[in-house]
Amino acid sequence: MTLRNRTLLATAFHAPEPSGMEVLEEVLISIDAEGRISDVLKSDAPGYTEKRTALEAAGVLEVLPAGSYLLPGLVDCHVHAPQYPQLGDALDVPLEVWLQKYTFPLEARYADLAFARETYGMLVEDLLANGTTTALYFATIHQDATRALVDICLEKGQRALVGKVAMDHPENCPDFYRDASPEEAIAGTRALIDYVRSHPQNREILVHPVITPRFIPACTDAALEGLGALARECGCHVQTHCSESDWEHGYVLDRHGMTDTESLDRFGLMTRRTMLAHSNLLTASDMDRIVERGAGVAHCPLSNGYFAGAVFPLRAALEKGMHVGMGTDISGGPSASLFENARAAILVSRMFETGVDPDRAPEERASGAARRIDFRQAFHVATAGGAKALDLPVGQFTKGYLFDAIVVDTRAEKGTIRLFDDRDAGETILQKIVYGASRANIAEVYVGGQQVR
Ligand SMILES: O=c1[nH]c(=O)c2nc[nH]c2[nH]1
Repeated sequence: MTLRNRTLLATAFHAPEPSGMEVLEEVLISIDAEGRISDVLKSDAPGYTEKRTALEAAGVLEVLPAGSYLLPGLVDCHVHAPQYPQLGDALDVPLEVWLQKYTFPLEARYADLAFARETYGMLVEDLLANGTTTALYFATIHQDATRALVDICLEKGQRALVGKVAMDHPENCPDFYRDASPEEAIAGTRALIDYVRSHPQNREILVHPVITPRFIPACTDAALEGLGALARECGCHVQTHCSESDWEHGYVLDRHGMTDTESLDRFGLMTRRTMLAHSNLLTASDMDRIVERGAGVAHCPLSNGYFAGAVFPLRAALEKGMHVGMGTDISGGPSASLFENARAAILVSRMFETGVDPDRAPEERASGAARRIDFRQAFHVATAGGAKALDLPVGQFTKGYLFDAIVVDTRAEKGTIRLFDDRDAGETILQKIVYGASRANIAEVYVGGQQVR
């Protein structure tokens, strides 16, 4: 089913700005032949009734059923695709142990292309089923398996940004899973960029290549320098981990004598198209630098609970005008659902504000600052915020944007939302969706106006 060259009548929600949530009651959204939104006509706009009647008469109006609502597709700004087999496992050790003991051995298995195809196929299907229409993926160091992930996203119709992981540091990466040299890390990245950009099935540019230094500890300075030069040359997206835990943050301070943000910047890796995962331990000047460069942060609240030992100051970041998206961080985070991460983002922000230690008096326990966000900001970050951070025209129902959307069926029998007609309307419905939606509620998924589920 396609919505290209058609108009949809729906009650929709979107949040183009952190404080700008909108309910679009019975809105008419027209989609052009390329999958872009060509018109958004609100029900109180002049000409609305005439247009609706004419479209109905011409038989080109698609109408969402009662109890179903239209939301922008979710944008996952941080996914480790190869870690899907370990989702919900192995979270009882700190990051540095988790990487060496569980994660690098698992990622090394993607030398096996058949294994890669099977797990990547399952992951992309599951993310689409959870409403994720755009995903920013770390793959592995392997060329063939990473290409397979690109092919699978194109086949299944998911908007994706895919990076071959660069990791060449002999002290911090095991012999069995490492780029053999900085030259190999850079050449492999360049080869993946060429593959994505010349892919015959990628004419609509559904998939973008990403320069992906895993994180500073895993990369030599030569690799970071070469990847920075490549970013300048090709204008691609960049993704990496930034100031994510005390161990990682301390390691970079020791090795480079500066923070991750400062170090990435001097290598040319802090661009308008850079996505920094986690970023929990930023200084005030790191935050200013990220905003100045126009880079983005992928907030991963579930994963941070296991590895960070600190809470990303989301509200402060949004108030500074930083671009922030939401990330599941599969499998540092144990859920493939961005709705679950949105709920975690709200919860941790509340705990950050109030403090958590019951042995302290409330006034000693509290952080003393406004830290909380609510469902509106969480919804923004999981949709338009992530899209803006990635510099992609998706995440909102605005003329000129690509129509990436999900239909949430609040009446799904096996779903986890219950609405009551005599009390639930407008914003309350969105609040119940953010707090309650699960895979069973996601009835349809569209990318570029094409139904992909
Ligand atoms: O959550 C994380 N997952 C990873 O795979 C990783 N690698 C470096 N740092 C990381 N953090």
